[in-house]
Amino acid sequence: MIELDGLTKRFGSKVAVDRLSCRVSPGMVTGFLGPNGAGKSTTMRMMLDLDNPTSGSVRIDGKHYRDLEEPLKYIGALLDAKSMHGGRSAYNNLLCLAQSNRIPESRVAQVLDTVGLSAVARKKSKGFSLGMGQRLGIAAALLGDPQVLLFDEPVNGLDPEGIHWIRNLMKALAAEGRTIFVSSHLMSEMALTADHLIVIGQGRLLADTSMADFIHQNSRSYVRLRSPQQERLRDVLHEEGLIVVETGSGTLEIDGATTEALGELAARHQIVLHELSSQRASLEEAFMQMTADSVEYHAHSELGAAPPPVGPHWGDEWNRRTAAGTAGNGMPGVPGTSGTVKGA
Ligand SMILES: Nc1ncnc2c1ncn2[C@@H]1O[C@H](COP(=O)(O)OP(=O)(O)OP(=O)(O)O)[C@@H](O)[C@H]1O
Repeated sequence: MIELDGLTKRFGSKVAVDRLSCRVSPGMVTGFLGPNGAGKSTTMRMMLDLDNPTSGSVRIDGKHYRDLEEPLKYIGALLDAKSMHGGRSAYNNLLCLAQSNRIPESRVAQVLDTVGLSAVARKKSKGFSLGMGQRLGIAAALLGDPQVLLFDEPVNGLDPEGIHWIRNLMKALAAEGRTIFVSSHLMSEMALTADHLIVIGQGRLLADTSMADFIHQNSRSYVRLRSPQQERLRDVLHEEGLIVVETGSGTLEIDGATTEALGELAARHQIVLHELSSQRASLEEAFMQMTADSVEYHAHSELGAAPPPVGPHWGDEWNRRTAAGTAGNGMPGVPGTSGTVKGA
């Protein structure tokens, strides 16, 4: 269990982490999500006593890091996979760590086996690929057989096989009852790995919620209709008591009806349809909506610009609930971003 209580870090006038309070529970993977510069790495560094909090505290199983007698046996971390000594073999890198933490040498071969590096154990780590380097970093984190593990953006730059492996490893470690805390700036990645989500933006807590609740609240499904007789179609839909959202790009979006029912309704009224499709808003879009006000660096050129909003109202339910303070667990309000909903 990790407990953050009012955790704050300032670098001069910059508030990197702002009164963050939350718990990271054992037996599950908790995703730590936020856009670039949100304060994820700084938070993790404070968890490991690599940065001093300006105020507030972090406790690992009730203790401050500096009070843990043999910290590697409580908490392991993959922060920067390149922190290994390149001139040493994988085995010797881990052996040095083991010896300085009173961990038996037999554990070195075990963790190398767990991460699939036994065959290259005697090779110098400077020749390792990015994926092998990540595996070695994870072996180091596992060395003390800790109950708490932190992974900072572990899948960055990995190939699909490596990503798949890390996801499964984190899930397996959580299934053993360990506390797994993994940062990412990709919602789609977290949706595949995490059981629980902590979202931050500009150092502040935006959401603390189970993944299932986040998906339930944000993966809105709806039907998209396009017709050359749009006015007439809208009138018919209204007569049926359906809520219609006009997107501005000549399409209508309808919640709470199936493609079959809408197709038959249009046919009964002899309305021509050019599109009748079932849609689901992506979690990535919901995450971008939630953190839109706290993104530090916005692209301004056309090439690098953020994609246009896909609809006027995805994420509104999230923002409405957060503004009302009812979503998740102890979430502060997030400014609402409402779109125009015509004809609703
Ligand atoms: N040593 C430092 N000195 C000054 N500012 C810092 C320092 N470390 C971090 N910051 C600033 O604090 C903020 C949070 O940075 P941090 O690296 O924790 O964010 P992050 O969420 O991990 O970002 P990313 O996803 O890009 O790694 C950023 O604005 C960053 O520029």
